[in-house]
Amino acid sequence: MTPRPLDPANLALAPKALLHDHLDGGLRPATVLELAHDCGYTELPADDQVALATWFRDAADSGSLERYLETFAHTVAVMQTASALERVARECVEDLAADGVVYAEVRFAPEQHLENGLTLDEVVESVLAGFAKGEVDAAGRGRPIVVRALVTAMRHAARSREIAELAVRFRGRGVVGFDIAGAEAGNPPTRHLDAFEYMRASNARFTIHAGEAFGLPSIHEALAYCGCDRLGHGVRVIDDITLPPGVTPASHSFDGAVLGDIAATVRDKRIPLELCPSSNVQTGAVASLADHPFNILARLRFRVTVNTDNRLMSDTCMSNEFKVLVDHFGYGWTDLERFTLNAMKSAFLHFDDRIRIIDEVIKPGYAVLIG
Ligand SMILES: O=c1[nH]cnc2c1ncn2[C@@H]1O[C@H](CO)[C@@H](O)[C@H]1O
Ligand SMILES: [Zn+2]
Repeated sequence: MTPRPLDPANLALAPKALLHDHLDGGLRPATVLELAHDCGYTELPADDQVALATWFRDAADSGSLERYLETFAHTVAVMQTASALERVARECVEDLAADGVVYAEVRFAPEQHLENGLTLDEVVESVLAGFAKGEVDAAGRGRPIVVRALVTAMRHAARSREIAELAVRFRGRGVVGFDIAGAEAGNPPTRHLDAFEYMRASNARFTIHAGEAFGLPSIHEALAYCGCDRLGHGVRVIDDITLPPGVTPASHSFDGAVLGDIAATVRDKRIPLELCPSSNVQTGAVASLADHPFNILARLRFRVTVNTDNRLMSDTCMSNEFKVLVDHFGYGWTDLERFTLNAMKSAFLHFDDRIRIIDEVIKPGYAVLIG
């Protein structure tokens, strides 16, 4: 029994579950160019695929969430029609499936796609139609995938209650939850308490971008006041952990670490952390991949999950995020399987659907790789 090598081909084969991926952060560069041409958008910063891909990555590599978010103006600009939204959604599913993702929750903010007169409902319907087509195509290619939507409200705006209602209205038709995103500083989660209370009262699930550009207070509000089911990033929870002397972010044991009340609550309640290593470096949430607290949190048995956030801006994919973690922290297949099971257990799908994917797809897939 020998494990398969941890090379890019096998990493792409490994079944992966993705909880945090933005639709408007994952377009193919060629599609951005074609859609811009079709809709007459002339502000793109480059006019060929390679230069455009490089521009997105470099511009997003800003060290600031606010500047990172400015790059979305170009993708959102070309996603203003039903056909553009459907195409982007279909291609997203194809790209994830080709990378071995077997379950994904992909999020987008409907309020950002109304410039040409679409309604909020039409935006969601278009994206769901694209996901459904993508699922059929992927299955036809022998790469079955289940994709569900999370509907996001922008945290600087004032439509979150309306967007939460939209999420609930589409429950059972492909939307499994709600989120808030955008610039974190100055827009704390409690600004949107009304939306979160509505979600809870509707027995509906939500995650909150918190603890990315802003630290512990944001995580505390998301958990204690808003009652989120998961934390989008949540990476700054590390600020509430006192590490034992002599360890590095790549150490194998953090025995003796002392958790403050917020970190302890996150761990005790098994709150899933949607960690996005490459994105966190680009926005300055962490200094470098080697310094990423992923390994500390994983070894301290937080419920860590691996995510892409924005595949276009980070020039990444799930197998690349796995590779980055393998390279820096020496993980093997059983670690990658554990992170995948963490994600699948934390999905907003119903329990029986989660168990089916775990038993029929994830466990058998890793059994082959582990050897
Ligand atoms: O890492 C992130 N943190 C906060 N907001 C983000 C991040 N990535 C994307 N968005 C924001 O979410 C919107 C809907 O998908 C995007 O347009 C972008 O503004
Ligand atoms: Zn995000």
